[in-house]
Amino acid sequence: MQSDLFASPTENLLPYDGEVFYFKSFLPKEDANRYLNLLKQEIEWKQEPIKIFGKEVMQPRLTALYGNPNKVYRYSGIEMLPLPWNDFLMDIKERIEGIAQAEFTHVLLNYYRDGQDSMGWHRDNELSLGKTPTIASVSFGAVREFQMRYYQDKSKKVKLPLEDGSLLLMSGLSQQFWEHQIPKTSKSLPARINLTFRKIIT
Ligand SMILES: O=C(O)CCC(=O)C(=O)O
Ligand SMILES: [Fe+2]
Repeated sequence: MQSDLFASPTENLLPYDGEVFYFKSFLPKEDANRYLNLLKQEIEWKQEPIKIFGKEVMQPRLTALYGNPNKVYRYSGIEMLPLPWNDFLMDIKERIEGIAQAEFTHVLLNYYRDGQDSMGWHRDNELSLGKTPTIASVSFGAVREFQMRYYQDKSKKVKLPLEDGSLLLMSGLSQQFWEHQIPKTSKSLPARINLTFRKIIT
């Protein structure tokens, strides 16, 4: 992992079975603010239903998918066809590909309108991402706690706040062995937007 160019040199946050690196100040504040406004205004946000144990429920957040055309992405029982890349998403993607030393085909966007919006425990282990996907997660706006727990012993946890303009890189075995979530909070918080860049290989 190349980290010498960045303000916060990074160490693996996972004790075993996977890699997670955190770059607290990945984007300068002005850039992060500019992107947050563009994301709020230019993205086609939707609230989509998902299937949980065969039952359709609304996701507690807004979502969107952008990426290379003509590839359906299956995610939590729903199929999404990506919208085409726009200029600023392409911009962010290229900034991340440099540091991640990886290439991405899609970005999944999540809009947490306030502290009540959330994402439950899951792994990003769809077959279409391969066995050891590199997933790059950039955060904008409100700071929310990101929690990870070991799949086979859910008492083993790693937590960290994801800050405005930060980058979290998950790679190696992390999606096989660790789940993650963004829990609800009763704190009154403004909006947070998170982008996870992925590479669909099949
Ligand atoms: O909002 C976040 O930080 C997490 C998003 C996430 O886990 C996902 O999109 O799969
Ligand atoms: Fe995820």
